[in-house]
Amino acid sequence: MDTRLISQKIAEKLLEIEAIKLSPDQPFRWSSGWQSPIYCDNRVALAFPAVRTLIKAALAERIKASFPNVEVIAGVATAGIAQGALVADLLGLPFGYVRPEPKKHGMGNQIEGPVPVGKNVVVLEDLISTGGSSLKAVKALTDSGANVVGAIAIFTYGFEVAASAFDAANVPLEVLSHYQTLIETALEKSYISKKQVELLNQWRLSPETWGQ
Ligand SMILES: O=P(O)(O)OC[C@H]1O[C@H](OP(=O)(O)OP(=O)(O)O)[C@H](O)[C@@H]1O
Ligand SMILES: O=C(O)c1cc(=O)[nH]c(=O)[nH]1
Repeated sequence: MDTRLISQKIAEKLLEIEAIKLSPDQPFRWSSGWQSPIYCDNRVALAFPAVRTLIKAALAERIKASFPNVEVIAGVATAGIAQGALVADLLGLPFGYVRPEPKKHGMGNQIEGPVPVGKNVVVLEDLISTGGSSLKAVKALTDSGANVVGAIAIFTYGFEVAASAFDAANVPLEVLSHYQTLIETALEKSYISKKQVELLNQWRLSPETWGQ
């Protein structure tokens, strides 16, 4: 399936399983601290075997095409753990995951699983907003001696700040579905109204200050 069709198909499925939430009156607080009228909860996909399989297969196919020298999949905790493990299993590759910070007890690990020193690693994340979480995982891996060849996510909001951050870190990013496709699909299939699209357009003009 070509990348545009995949983007549409995944947007359609995320809408169908109600992974996309709109709440302009009580905005969501994102990991970055930004307030947002929209939330994309890819974690919900795990509860739907057909959607989970579609995402897993699309991620695996894109990884093979874009990062053919991959040796290890590293999921970004927590939402990237289950998806990453499913993909690694399909590709027959080792899997580990990266916490936002080292664990405060036990082994004190930030990277769980054997540290992939000298290995070609693809970082797998469920979603990119600012890209901060993924790039933190990239840094932890790189600092530990891994060779991060790229990152992949199910969905991106397509913010310039994320694109610049991945460029600056010299990490190629692949994403299956995009905010723009999601909004077009949602409007076309009447999940959202034109008025809601206007509100979302307003939000996108300045997402870092919206709602303050
Ligand atoms: O691109 P960013 O601005 O970093 O935002 C995206 C991150 O935010 C969410 O995780 P969250 O921090 O909510 O944690 P979770 O995965 O443990 O649910 C999401 O799963 C990404 O990891
Ligand atoms: O940036 C975030 O924290 C975030 C946004 C979003 O839409 N979904 C999510 O899981 N996290």
